[in-house]
Amino acid sequence: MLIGKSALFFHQGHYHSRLKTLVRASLSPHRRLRHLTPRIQSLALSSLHSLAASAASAAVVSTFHELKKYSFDVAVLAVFGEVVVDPRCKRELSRDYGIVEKGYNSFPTRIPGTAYHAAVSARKRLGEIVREIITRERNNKEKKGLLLGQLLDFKDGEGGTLTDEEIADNLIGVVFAARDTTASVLTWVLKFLADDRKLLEAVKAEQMAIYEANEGGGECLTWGQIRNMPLTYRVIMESLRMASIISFTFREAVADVEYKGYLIPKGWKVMPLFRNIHHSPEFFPDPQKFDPSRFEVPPRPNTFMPFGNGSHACPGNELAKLEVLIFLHHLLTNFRWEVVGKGNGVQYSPFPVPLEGLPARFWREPRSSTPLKHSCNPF
Ligand code: HEM
Repeated sequence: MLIGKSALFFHQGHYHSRLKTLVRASLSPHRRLRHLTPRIQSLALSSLHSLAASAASAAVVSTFHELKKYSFDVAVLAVFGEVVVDPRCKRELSRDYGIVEKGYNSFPTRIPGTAYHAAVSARKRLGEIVREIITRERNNKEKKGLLLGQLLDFKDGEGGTLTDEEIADNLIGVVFAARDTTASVLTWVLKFLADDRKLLEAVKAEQMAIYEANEGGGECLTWGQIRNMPLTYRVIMESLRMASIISFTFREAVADVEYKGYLIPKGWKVMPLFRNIHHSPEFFPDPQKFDPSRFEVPPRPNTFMPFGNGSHACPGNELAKLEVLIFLHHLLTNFRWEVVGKGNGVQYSPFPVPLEGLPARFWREPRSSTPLKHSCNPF
């Protein structure tokens, strides 16, 4: 009801694989994402500017709440493209996503005044906004390779196309899958870095070397630089393991399976618990310790699955890592943050995030007197 019954998550077989091919193609790193990096950098910078602006008046913000705005903007950019969603439309989409999200884990009753009832109405409005965009873009020849364009242009072997409802459910679903997940991981990265000053300094040194090579931030990050941040990348991997934000998934045995002497009969539901695998001392010694160096060697196959595995594995994993790397570069080279309070405890909303979304203050590094660029074009 709240995502849309035609969204690919809920399907298998032919329909799922057709859609998955389109979603994957629209998010492929070399063909698509590298062209989005200048815009993602601009979004990271403007998000940091607004965060730091609030710190100027000593405001404490919920890190998760603020980062959700960034991950939402990036998702809208990757799915719809830049020109398609004007600022007013984006504000409406963001507001309605927020309401859907609140009702997503609430008791499903249609009684007016409940979170679920509000979420159903917000989902209806989201559908109307997205269908308007679809109608407008159908005849636009400049659709490029973004997901919206891919879905609109889709034709199967017999010339069949996707209905507006199928397109809308998938667009809405992909943005939904992208927003809180990425913001949650980024929030954990900031927490783990704040907890370990030595590591923070080492990651900062890696980013400062790139910053200096780019003439003190005068040049924008290049694709090659983003793909070569080994320590920062390992910190992200270790944060994904520690937080295991998608801690499990659902599957169904499609045939009788025998596993370690147990029979899982066909049709039984199976819940692989990613977090238990990620926290098993057999695969990750001293699993409660935050130690990015464990990723200096690749983990054993099927022991590290923050983005799932198999036919339903996450098609957005490269985008998620890219936007986190870009954000961290600009944060570490031009800004500082300070966690307010102990920063301990976990809250499920429904993904695990540090308690109260990690209250923190952000401010601009005093040494950076030059105005920061708001736009980037490294090509
Ligand atoms: C750090 C951020 C992210 C994490 C940890 C994450 C994790 C996951 C996981 C574990 C699954 C598989 C669920 C299952 O097997 O049942 C999944 C599926 C999915 N994710 Fe992500 N994801 C992230 C970001 C994104 C982004 C940025 C996008 C899109 C732009 C995205 C789009 C999707 C979609 C469409 C699926 C469904 C795939 C299918 O059913 O075939 N995700 N994600």
